[in-house]
Amino acid sequence: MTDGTLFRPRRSVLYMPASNERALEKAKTLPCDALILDLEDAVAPDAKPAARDAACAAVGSGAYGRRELTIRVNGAETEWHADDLAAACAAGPDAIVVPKVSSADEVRTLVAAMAEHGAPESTSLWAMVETPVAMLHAEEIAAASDRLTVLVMGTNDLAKELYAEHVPGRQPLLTGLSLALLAARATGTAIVDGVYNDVKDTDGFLAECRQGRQMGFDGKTLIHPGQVDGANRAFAPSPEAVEDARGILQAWEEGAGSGVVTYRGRMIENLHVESAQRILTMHEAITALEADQG
Ligand SMILES: CC(C)(COP(=O)(O)OP(=O)(O)OC[C@H]1O[C@@H](n2cnc3c(N)ncnc32)[C@H](O)[C@@H]1OP(=O)(O)O)[C@@H](O)C(=O)NCCC(=O)NCCSC(=O)C[C@H](O)C(=O)O
Ligand SMILES: [Mg+2]
Repeated sequence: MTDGTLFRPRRSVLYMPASNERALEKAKTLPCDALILDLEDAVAPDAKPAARDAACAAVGSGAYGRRELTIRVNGAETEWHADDLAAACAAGPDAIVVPKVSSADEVRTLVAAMAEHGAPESTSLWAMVETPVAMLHAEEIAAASDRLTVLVMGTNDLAKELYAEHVPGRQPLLTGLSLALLAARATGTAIVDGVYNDVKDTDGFLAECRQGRQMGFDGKTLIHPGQVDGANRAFAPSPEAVEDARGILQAWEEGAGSGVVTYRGRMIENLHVESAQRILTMHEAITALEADQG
């Protein structure tokens, strides 16, 4: 038996401008695993103070049920950052998302500021990695603090900084995506993929979800409610994968003591058993989360 409570699904992580009242309301009913209440790119400069208040009120409302609730503050180089961070720490969301983190020192500074502002221990730091410098320092960023629990890919900013084009298959971004993934897995940090900008292009979106899942991402950041179901399906183990995992564990138990068994004609060693256990842990955590649709 595996323990699904140790695994937090982050298949679908939906951004919304914290200035958008309808979106804040709608999010209470959406089956996404996590929400990012945005104060950064999606909010116009003159709307930022009101968006900050709305995000903090949303966190305090307790109206978002099982969804992991986070606030994305403006970047450290901006005039809004200090006020955003202080307000977010006081509100105590599940995490504070910080854009354009490019070094381990920045992570340590943010963690110290969170402690100074009295952020509850339950509030983690999610670092957005979205610059060439961040890709080249991804491992030290991810390892800089235990409070940093998730790396968030910022593929729009990364493409902009690289002078790259958005193309199907994302070939120009693959080196950066892979470096960030290596850093996440090497340090035991979760990692979610970047957004797909064309909210009307379902086929393109689903193809990018499949690519992200195949590469190893835990989930995808989203910008529209219409993207939630596709991401939830893509980043969950399929029924076939769950059945296969159960079969592998059973074959392993039946062959107790031998270092290698076969299942459906395939060689099964300890490493396959660990992967099967991981799939079942994910499946149980998702089942538990979906049973609690609040
Ligand atoms: C992209 C949008 C501007 C489209 O908005 P709209 O035209 O209003 O969409 P719809 O009419 O289809 O909306 C239908 C209903 O759904 C609600 N809605 C829309 N989007 C969201 C959302 N993100 N979360 C929750 N609810 C949402 C609408 O209010 C409608 O509700 P109702 O009328 O009651 O039925 C819009 O989707 C949007 O603003 N998306 C989020 C944009 C955003 O947050 N961008 C910043 C994050 S992405 C980023 O920064 C990337 C990163 O940094 C990088 O570098 O890559
Ligand atoms: Mg960005």
